[in-house]
Amino acid sequence: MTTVTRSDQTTVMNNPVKVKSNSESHVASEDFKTIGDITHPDPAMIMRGVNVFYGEKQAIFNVDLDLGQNEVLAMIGPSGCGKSTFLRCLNRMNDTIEACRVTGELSLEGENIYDKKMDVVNLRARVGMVFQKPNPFPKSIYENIAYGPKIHGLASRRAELDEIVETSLRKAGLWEEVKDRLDQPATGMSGGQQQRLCIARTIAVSPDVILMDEPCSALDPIATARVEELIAELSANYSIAIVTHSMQQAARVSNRTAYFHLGNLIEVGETNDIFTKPSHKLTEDYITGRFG
Ligand SMILES: Nc1ncnc2c1ncn2[C@@H]1O[C@H](COP(=O)(O)OP(=O)(O)OP(=O)(O)O)[C@@H](O)[C@H]1O
Repeated sequence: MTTVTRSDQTTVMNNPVKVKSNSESHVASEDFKTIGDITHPDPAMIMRGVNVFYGEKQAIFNVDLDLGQNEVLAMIGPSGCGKSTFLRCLNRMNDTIEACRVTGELSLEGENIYDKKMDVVNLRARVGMVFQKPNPFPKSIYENIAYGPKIHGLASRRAELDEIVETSLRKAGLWEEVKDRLDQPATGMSGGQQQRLCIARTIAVSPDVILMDEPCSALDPIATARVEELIAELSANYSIAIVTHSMQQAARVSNRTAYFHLGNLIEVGETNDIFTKPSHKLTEDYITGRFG
C-alpha cells in the first residue's frame, strides 16, 4: 500500500519492492522514502507505484508523482539514477526496449495509459517527446511539421495543413526564421533551429503533454536560451516534464523539481524550495555539488 500524507508532505511506502538483481537484492529502504508533496491539485498525469525493470535489474522503485496541468516539472539527479527511464514510462517509449518491463498505475487525463486497448501511436501524439539530439526527418521543413497531422488525420485539405504548419512554427518561435524556406531540407537548419523544429513537430499533433529529455544538451548557450524561453511560453498550453543535467536550467524553467537517486524519487517540491532549502540530505548533497 502506498500512503500519501499531504499534511506532513511525506509519502510513506509500506511495501518496499524486493528485487533480485544479478548479484544482490535491492530493497527500496526507508532512507529513500520520498519527501515532499507528490500530488498536484490539477494533474494531467498521475503515476503511482511505478517500477521499471531491465531484465532482472530494477531501475525505478515505487515512484509516485503527478504532472500538473500547465506545469513544468524538472527531473534531476546523478547519471544513471533513472530520470530518462521514468520519463519514457510516460508515453510508453520503454515499450520499444525489449527487456524493459513497467509496473504500476500511470494515467493521462484519467485514462490508464498501459491499458491493453490504449493505442500507443495515439498516446505518443498526446504525450509528445523531444530528444537530446534534434532529430528532424530528412524532409523539408514543411513536411517535418505536416507529417504527424497527416498520419493522424488532423487536416483534410491543404489549407488546413498550411494553417497547422504555420501555427506550430509560430508557437515554436520559428516562423519568422523559416517562412521563406519551408520547402528546404530541415537538415540545413542550425542545431537550435532543428530542436525548435522538433518542438514544433510535437506541437503539430496537439499534445496534452510534452516530454523533454535533456533538450538543450546539444545546443550552444544562445540556442539553449531560446529553447528555455520557449518552454516557458509553451507551459501556458501544455504540461511539460523535462529531464535535465543542468540545475541552473531546472531552476530557470520549472515550477516543481523532482530529485531522483538510484531509481528512487527522493524529494519533490517547488523548484525554489528544492534549490534553496532541500529537506533530504541526498538532495542537498547533489545540489551543492557534493556528488553527481
Ligand atoms: N536499455 C537499457 N537496458 C538496460 N539497462 C538500462 C537501459 N537503459 C537504462 N538502463 C539502466 O537503467 C538505469 C537508469 O538509467 P537512465 O538512463 O534512466 O538514467 P538517467 O538518470 O537518465 O541517466 P543519464 O543522466 O546518464 O542519462 C541505469 O542503471 C542504466 O544503466
